[in-house]
Amino acid sequence: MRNFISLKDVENVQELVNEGIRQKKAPFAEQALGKNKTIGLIFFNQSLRTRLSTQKAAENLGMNVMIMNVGQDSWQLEMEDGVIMNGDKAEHVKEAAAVIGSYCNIIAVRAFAGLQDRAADYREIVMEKFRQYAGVPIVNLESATRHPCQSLADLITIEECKKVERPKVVLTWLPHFKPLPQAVANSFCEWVNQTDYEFVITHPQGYELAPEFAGNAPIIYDQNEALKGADFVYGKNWSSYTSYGQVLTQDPSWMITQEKMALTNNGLFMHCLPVRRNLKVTDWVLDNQSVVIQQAANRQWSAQAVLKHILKEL
Ligand SMILES: NCCC[C@H](NC(=O)CCC(=O)O)C(=O)O
Ligand SMILES: NC(=O)OP(=O)(O)O
Repeated sequence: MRNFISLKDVENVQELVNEGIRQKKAPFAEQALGKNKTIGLIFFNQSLRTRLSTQKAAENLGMNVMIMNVGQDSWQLEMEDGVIMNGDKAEHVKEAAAVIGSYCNIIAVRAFAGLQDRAADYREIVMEKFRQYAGVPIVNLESATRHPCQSLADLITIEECKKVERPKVVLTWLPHFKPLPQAVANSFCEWVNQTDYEFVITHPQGYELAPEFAGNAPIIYDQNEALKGADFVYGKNWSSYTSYGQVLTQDPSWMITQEKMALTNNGLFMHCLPVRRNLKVTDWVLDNQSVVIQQAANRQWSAQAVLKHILKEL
């Protein structure tokens, strides 16, 4: 594997899931693979899990790790070509990516959607500029439209927890007062659509995801109906794709509660975290019927599977 920017970079999803499960059983088995190799973790946005789990995964594989928060530790970066750089951005990504690439064997980048300009966000400008100018493999740590490291950890978690061969997985929109990106939901759809799970999406009208991500998964606008018989309830808030970046409703009746989980097949609640308790999901659900900590723990093994595949081809 050269890059891990989207699912398109992955030859075999099931093999990557299996690799993650193997890494979990023997985390230090391949320390020689990353010896004298350096990864740069470049953050345009905040993080807890992604930052720590990717560092841990790289160190387990014997790599050296450098971390930089763009705009706080470094200069702010200009992404547009041909502009007169007389504003607050002192450095162009052309130089920055090439320079970081000269210090690193792999660069991993987090850059969320701006949620102002849909066409710009869905062109994945930051990932594409790094891919173009860095000269080394790029790993996506959550971009404008995708979060593949998260989706891989989610599939590992479902494989570990499923009680039936073909579980029913429901992606449900949750209420939030802030406009959040579609990346986690998009990516989850994209990855689950590669499996043979029964997959259903539920959200209020106006929250339809981009068709290239939702695929052929049925959309059920009645959340209670969608939750019936679910083995996994994957909760996430996202802002509208069609009315781009807008919060169209904060309807609290979409929060996941004990009563809603009672509609499921003793289902497990999943969320990528961070999660706001009693806004998106109640304390009871998180404390009694969720696998959010296991999911976050599996971020180590999803990152380790990805880095191993890239290191093997350096
Ligand atoms: N990486 C996991 C999710 C990151 C981000 N969530 C957030 O920004 C939540 C912030 C808040 O709740 O204030 C998102 O939805 O894409
Ligand atoms: N799930 C996830 O990516 O968490 P962080 O935003 O804390 O990295």
